[in-house]
Amino acid sequence: MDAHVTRSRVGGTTRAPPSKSYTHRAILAAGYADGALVRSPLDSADTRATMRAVEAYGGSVERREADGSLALDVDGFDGLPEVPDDVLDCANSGTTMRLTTATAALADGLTVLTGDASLRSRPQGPLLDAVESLGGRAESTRGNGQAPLVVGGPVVGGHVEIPGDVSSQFVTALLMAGAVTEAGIEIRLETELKSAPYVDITVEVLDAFGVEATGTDAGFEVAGGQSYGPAGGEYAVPGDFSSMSYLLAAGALAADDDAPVVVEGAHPSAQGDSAIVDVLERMGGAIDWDRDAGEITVERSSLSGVEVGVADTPDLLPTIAGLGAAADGTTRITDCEHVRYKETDRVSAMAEELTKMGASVEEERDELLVHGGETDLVGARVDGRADHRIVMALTVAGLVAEGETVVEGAEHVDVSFPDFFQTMASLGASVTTE
Ligand SMILES: O=C(O)C1=C[C@@H](OP(=O)(O)O)[C@@H](O)[C@H](O)C1
Ligand SMILES: C=C(OP(=O)(O)O)C(=O)O
Repeated sequence: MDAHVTRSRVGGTTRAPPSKSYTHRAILAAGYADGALVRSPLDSADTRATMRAVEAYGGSVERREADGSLALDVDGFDGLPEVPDDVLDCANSGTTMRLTTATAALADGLTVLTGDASLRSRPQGPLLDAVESLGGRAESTRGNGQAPLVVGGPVVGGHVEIPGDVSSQFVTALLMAGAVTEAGIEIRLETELKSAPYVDITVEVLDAFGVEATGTDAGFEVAGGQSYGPAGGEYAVPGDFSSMSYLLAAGALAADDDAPVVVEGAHPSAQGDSAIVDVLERMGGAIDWDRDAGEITVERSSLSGVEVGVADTPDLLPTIAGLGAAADGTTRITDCEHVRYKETDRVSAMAEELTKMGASVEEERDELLVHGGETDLVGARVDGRADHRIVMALTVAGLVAEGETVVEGAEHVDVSFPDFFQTMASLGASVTTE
């Protein structure tokens, strides 16, 4: 499916979708418990993969309505996952694969985990090594550290050493599973932790489910023998700042003079991607975040290039690169090597696709420079690389390009923001899909 975007003015009030990261964790935590009600979950292709995983391990997930909103009534497997009766397809979801690979290490048998072509090209090796060091079995069928995976246990816990600069999801996976092992898991990081705020999200969700995990001088640890159980038997998911970033960028670039963009559901949490507010402010954006109300208001303004490190906010790279292409001056995005291990290599994807739109970019291994303002962006046919974040960032860039921009692979927004195009159209964007 293609998205057709032309220069637009946007404005009005909308609501951020629920957080994908929090939703994954809440569903799996409920699975590790004897159950829980997950309120306002994100219902997307990625989170449905985690729902399937919890069911494959012996739980159940029923959709229901609670106070007018979707809720998931999860029956858990109480820390004792069954061996799935079929291959576990994690589709496009790296979070599902990493987190439930550790779940498989708790089961008394073997689980086969696979995913789509993109997910089968992403790194799993350090987590496989960690499971094996705990006494479990964890193999890549092709011997290349990538899925399909064969993983088995049960492990009782122990000490593991793991790199921190490939995926923080390896740490999240081990902490969540370690809580229900006999001995717990102690993690020593061999390299600096990238995407660190995502482990903060994990610790926050575990705390809400009555499980304690802590940072140490060397990494993280979680005691064993803990029981998951949320206060009141339920957990409410906050709004997603990674998804919000596209709406805020659209407002900063293209808000109508008479109608700013207002995004609701923006309550503070452990999400590192709330840094998009600071980035827009530093670029000269007119943005106000009422934290108490959970509302962010953004007006159109002239933006200037900025230097920003994305070590902790990898998912913001596409948004920031698109903003930089429309801003005056150079935007320098640093610490971005790990952003190459996502659904696609997002550093090269944004460099190449923005170049098609007339941007001037320079790509290094660990940084991306976008020289904006030299010429206006021009509409072009661009490849969304089957990556939801590339699709959404290029769509936003198309709002200020001369002529029509056609973004290929628009259907992939279903991974994290299924209503993205409807939301953009409701704000007045000239965008259609076919
Ligand atoms: O734990 C999570 O929910 C996520 C962690 C990040 O991945 P890495 O830790 O692999 O950088 C991020 O890119 C992804 O969108 C979601
Ligand atoms: C990389 C992402 O998610 P995952 O790692 O779960 O595929 C993402 O949402 O940008």
